[in-house]
Amino acid sequence: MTGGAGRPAGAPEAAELEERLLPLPSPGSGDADGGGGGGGGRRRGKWEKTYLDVLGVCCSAEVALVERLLSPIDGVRAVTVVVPSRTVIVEHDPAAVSPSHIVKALNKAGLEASVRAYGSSGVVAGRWPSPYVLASGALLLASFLAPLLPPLRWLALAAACAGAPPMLLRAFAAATGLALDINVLMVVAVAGAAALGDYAEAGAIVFLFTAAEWLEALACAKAGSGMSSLMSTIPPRVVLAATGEVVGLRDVEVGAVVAVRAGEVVPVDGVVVDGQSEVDESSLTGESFPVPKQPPAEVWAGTMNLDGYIAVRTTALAENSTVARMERLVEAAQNSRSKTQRLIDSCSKYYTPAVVALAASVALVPLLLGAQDMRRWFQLALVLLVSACPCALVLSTPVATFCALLRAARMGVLIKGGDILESLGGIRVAAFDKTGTITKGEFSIDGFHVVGDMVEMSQLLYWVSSIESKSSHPMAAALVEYAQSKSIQPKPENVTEFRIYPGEGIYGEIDGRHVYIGNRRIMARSSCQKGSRIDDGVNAASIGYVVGDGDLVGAFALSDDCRTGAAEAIRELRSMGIKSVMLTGDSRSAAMRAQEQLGGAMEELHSELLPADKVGLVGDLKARYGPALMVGDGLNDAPALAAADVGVAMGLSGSAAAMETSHATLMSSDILRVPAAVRLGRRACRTIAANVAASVAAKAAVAALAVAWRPVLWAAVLADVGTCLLVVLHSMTLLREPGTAAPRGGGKEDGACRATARSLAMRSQLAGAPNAAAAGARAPGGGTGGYRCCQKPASRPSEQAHSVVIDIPAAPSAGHQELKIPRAAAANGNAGGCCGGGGGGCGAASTVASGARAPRKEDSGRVSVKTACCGNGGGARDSPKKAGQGCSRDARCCSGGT
Ligand SMILES: Nc1ncnc2c1ncn2[C@@H]1O[C@H](COP(=O)(O)OP(=O)(O)OP(=O)(O)O)[C@@H](O)[C@H]1O
Ligand SMILES: [Zn+2]
Repeated sequence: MTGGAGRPAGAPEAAELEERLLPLPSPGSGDADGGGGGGGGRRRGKWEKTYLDVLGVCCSAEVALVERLLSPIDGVRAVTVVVPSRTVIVEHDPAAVSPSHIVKALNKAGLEASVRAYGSSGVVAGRWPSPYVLASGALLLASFLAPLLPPLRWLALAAACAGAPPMLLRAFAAATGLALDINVLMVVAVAGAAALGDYAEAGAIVFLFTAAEWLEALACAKAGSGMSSLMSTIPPRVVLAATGEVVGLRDVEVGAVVAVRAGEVVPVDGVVVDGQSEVDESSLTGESFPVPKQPPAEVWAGTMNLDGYIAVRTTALAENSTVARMERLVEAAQNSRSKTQRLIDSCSKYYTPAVVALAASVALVPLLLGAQDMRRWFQLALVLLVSACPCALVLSTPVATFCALLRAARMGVLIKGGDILESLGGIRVAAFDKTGTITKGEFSIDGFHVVGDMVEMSQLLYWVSSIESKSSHPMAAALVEYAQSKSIQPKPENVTEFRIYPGEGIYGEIDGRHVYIGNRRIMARSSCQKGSRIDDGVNAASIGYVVGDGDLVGAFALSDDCRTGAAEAIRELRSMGIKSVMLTGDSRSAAMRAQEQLGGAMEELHSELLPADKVGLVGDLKARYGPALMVGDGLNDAPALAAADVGVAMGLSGSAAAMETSHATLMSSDILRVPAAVRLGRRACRTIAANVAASVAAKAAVAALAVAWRPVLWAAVLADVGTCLLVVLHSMTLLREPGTAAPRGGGKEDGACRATARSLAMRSQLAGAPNAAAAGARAPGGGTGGYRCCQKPASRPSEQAHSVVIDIPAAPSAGHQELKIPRAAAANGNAGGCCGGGGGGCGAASTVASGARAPRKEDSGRVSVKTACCGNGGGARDSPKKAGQGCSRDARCCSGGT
């Protein structure tokens, strides 16, 4: 549906488009701050993008026309036509050609173009039909009185003439370029009908065609309005906090502090440095609850400051803000063509000429043979001609894709194109990274110990915190905070050398000492041979080691909790027949612990993986089950994300690289969007299939009617424009939430509980300090207490009297570990897992303890746990006695099953 200027009609692919679109600014005719003039001294050179609403773009036939009209103009570099939203994006040199010049060029061909105003929301189709449609309709209606007053039949011809001008203009423009588009076909049909004396038919064709076009434009406008609403709300000017000076958005440098008052849209990505407020982030995350913000919370351009003053220090240029990147990706996605679409487009290229040739022979061959009933043959030829437009078929895919992508973006899932959407619909297995995806990535320190007597605790903490300050791993933040809570200040400036070993840990040189921090693998790397055992009174999951100058000098234990909704997301996937698998770089025991919190929902666990192992396993999953989805958060997941059929990157604050390289991005940390996206993908595939079937059936029906009874021209036109309209309207049902899937057997309360839990989780996550949940910050009854619903009880496991043995191995384990969970343990987890999170109340702690030691390797094959925690009423339901232990209460809350 798109093409670059001077390119053959075959469109550029998504990647190329993206690249073309990337270095460019926001929508709206070029400049918000400079009026589109000269372009002197602009950072981005002379090229600018102008967005045009072009009502005359009906189907892909007009794409070529638009390109032919614009590409010869001097100063136009690229033309992109987004058919579903009737948008034309022109990249041009404003000094050489102005937007109004471009509009004129399009309007000469009757395409009804206008420049989209900065801040408007896409195609503005008139609420009322154009005068042409009205006049044509009125005249046609009057002509129906012809049986009473025969001269009135001429009014039908007048109706055809009255409605024809826009159609004629476009047909002329197309014909001069030797293109056969719908306008040309309709004009020939109208002329033919008039020549045969079928004035009523001629009038009906014109009226039906123009009226349907108007209706379609209305529908498209509704669909398209969501797309540009993302970016266009960002104000073109901002106020500098220090001076009160008003400057253009694009002149705001990184590090500048801008003032955002209540009711204003945050103009830039940045960090709150002053004030506090609640911010509505629904435009980005799809979560429609206000998020409290105070220093040093992150805020994003395009979100709405609801009720207070905040000063924001910019962390990215306006054109690199998350929302700008997101917009470019959405735009590129809409232009990328899916496999189905490419197939349809290439078929339709032959369809039109073939049918026109057939129509010509139906008219000419009988004429040459001197057939009797020539009128009937001519009528048949005209019916064929009208049917030669594959309009509905061509629209069947892109409009559905467009609506589905839009729906996804609104719920906070950025999907990069129709192909990805179709792949999502076919997913059979989902692989999840653990840290930061299944879990929150907010570690708390359960124990920190000096090993041996070579260093003191304060020195160990100083080493660890200073080196970890340079790492962005979630564990690093927790360790730094822990040291600070013990009054040790990290001094990253003393770290002279720093290295990251993916999947292992980090290395740093500090005060002349060589220090390695990480898991068991890092010990091998540091050639530390020492093995010992440490008893610890905690329910630890991840164990870390510190090696200084070749000696093991410290060990620590950290734990991390599952995200709200993680268990439910996995159960939802299972209910759709999709298997879930955990792929983690973390230890076996950490994987086990997460599995227990999930109530044994994962079918397979793979731990201690290096990034390359994850890639291999994704390939393996694909081979075993079929199309695979991979959900991950960080940079080290990027190869696995790329290897999956659909790679989903987590999180708004996730790395820009992950967002740009993944196939889809979750803009919020709500993991329930994963099954929602898969469901949307499936719905989109069904919608497309239905659209294709309907448009093919309509053509077949008309042909059958013509052959079996008689050629009815208006019926053919109605079938053509009617199915076009039908396809558009049907596709638009994708914009709605499907029958808002009620929680299984649960009813409203569960849904409400879940929603509150999720929103509270999000709040604390987005609002609080980056590592609010880490050491010490977990005030009972505070932020975390609020969403206890599917989470662990507020009391720390360390307060319980279960003992865990930390194994300090003599040698690192080779290769990755596939956990074979004993069924007993899995079942045990069901009783307590999700709601208890290892809390003693549900009797899961003992499982954790054994898990942490080293799960017994039993004969069970790959784990496939049938009953899920608070899910299908597993443990909680069939043991009412547990209610007294505070387990099933929580369980009922998040289940829906009890
Ligand atoms: N900065 C660090 N400090 C301490 N240990 C680290 C650090 N970075 C990595 N490690 C160790 O290496 C292991 C693997 O890290 P990696 O980033 O591959 O996976 P992960 O983030 O723990 O888990 P997942 O793969 O589920 O995201 C961690 O579990 C941790 O033990
Ligand atoms: Zn058409």
